Amino acid sequence: MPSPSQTPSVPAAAALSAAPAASPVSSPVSSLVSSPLAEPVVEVRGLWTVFGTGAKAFAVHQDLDLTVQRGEILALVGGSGTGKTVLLRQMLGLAQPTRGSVTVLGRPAAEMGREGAASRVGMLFQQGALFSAFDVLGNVGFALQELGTLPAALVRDAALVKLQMVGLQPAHATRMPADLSGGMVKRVALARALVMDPPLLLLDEPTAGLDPNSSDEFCALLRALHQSLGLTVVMVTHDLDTLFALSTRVAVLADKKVIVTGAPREVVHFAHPFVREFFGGERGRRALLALPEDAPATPSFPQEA
Ligand SMILES: Nc1ncnc2c1ncn2[C@@H]1O[C@H](COP(=O)(O)OP(=O)(O)OP(=O)(O)O)[C@@H](O)[C@H]1O
Repeated sequence: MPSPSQTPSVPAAAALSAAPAASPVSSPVSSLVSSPLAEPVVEVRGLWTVFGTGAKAFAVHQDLDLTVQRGEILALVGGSGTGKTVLLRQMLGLAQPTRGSVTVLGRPAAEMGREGAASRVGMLFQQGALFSAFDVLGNVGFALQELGTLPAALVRDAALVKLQMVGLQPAHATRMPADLSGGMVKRVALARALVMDPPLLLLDEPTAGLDPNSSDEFCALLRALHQSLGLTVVMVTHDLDTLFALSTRVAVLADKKVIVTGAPREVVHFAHPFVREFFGGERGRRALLALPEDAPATPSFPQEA
């Protein structure tokens, strides 16, 4: 039984059939889009995602638009079941849009194939999702190993470089996932996501399950890698400290679409019940106070049809 937030205002199948046959390429929501330097890495246009069939069909996304520009750290926030993880999976090419398009670096994400995906998009899954039967090095080098074109020694060296990049020692290489702390699992999973040097990194709840110190350390690592590797990052998070520590822009998912995007300190003032609830508590106010004064402050709202 879907929760109220998943229940479409009209039956999903009927709504979908009433949608324009060719998804219109409406103006992206991004506030950076007018800049001549802006370069879209992810473009989501007229996205519909419908699960189930017949009377049980329900829409998670209805005509959703989103643009992520090169170099951004975009935080995707929304209530439970609003389709944030599904959207990340669509950017990774693991899930297909029902209608509309999700393109990454100009190509439909669903057509990237496994190797193409790994070299274009790295994904840090919520619980790390390490292969329990492989040691740390086996996990980090997995995508390179799968290519089947590189000598084992080269795969090993590349994996060791990535381990060092995330602050782990060569001595950790032979440990099994079950013997790692939560913070180390995240670091290994991050090294694995970056092993093919993808320009786009997707993070699903990157600091979930970490204690405050480990969470701060992991945020600092992500910030440093974002800068040194020139990454574009899309991050789903419920954690306000992580959101304010990392994001350069926030996109809010509600009512089955992106209702607002903009700088964190501006989006918090957007008039919508979810935004009020999410940012309005004591933690939200505290995290906001910790924001540097020069944090960007230009919100952008979806354009009227
Ligand atoms: N393969 C699938 N088949 C059917 N329903 C699915 C499938 N994948 C996701 N859903 C449904 O789509 C909705 C959105 O799921 P999703 O995991 O993206 O939500 P979310 O916004 O990430 O939620 P949370 O914040 O709780 O993690 C949920 O109702 C989920 O049950």
